[in-house]
Amino acid sequence: MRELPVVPVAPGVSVALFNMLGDTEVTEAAGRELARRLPAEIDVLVTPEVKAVSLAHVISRESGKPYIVIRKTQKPYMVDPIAREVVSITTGKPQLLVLDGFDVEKIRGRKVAIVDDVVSSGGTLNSLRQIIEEVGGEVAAVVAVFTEGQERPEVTALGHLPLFGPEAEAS
Ligand SMILES: Nc1ncnc2[nH]cnc12
Repeated sequence: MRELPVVPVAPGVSVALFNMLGDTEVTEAAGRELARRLPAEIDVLVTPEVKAVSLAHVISRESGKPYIVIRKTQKPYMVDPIAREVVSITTGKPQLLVLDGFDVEKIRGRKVAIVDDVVSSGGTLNSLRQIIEEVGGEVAAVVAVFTEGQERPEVTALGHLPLFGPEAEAS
């Protein structure tokens, strides 16, 4: 059991903050369950840094499928990186998603599962999808611990979180 604190992330919007980082028990339990639900046809997992990386690690270990991390900053050692801007609900600021060109061949022509902790506005998901499709991968599944706000039937999730309105901000 975990209590999720309700925290404001934007004017008039609060979220029940789910942070798996450092929570071995939740990461392991969620990863095992999502690995069980992963379609057999999936070749490779793709996850954005940073909160979902340990989750992708567990799903990878359980399923035997490799995972690729999409970074939030471009690194000097990256070869021909592919980048997209995204506005995240939790930061409210534009941020980058960057695929190292070194990883392109692991995605091209493959069936990809996107792994994330929470799928909320769908901004990160859309940008990840664009990057994966640009390099010739097919997004065949999206797995997350939670969906949030609107219903997302295309996402395999273990639960759903509400978004909170202005009345939650004062508490
Ligand atoms: N409730 C939430 N907890 C953690 N990260 C999030 N990103 C979007 N919604 C979130």
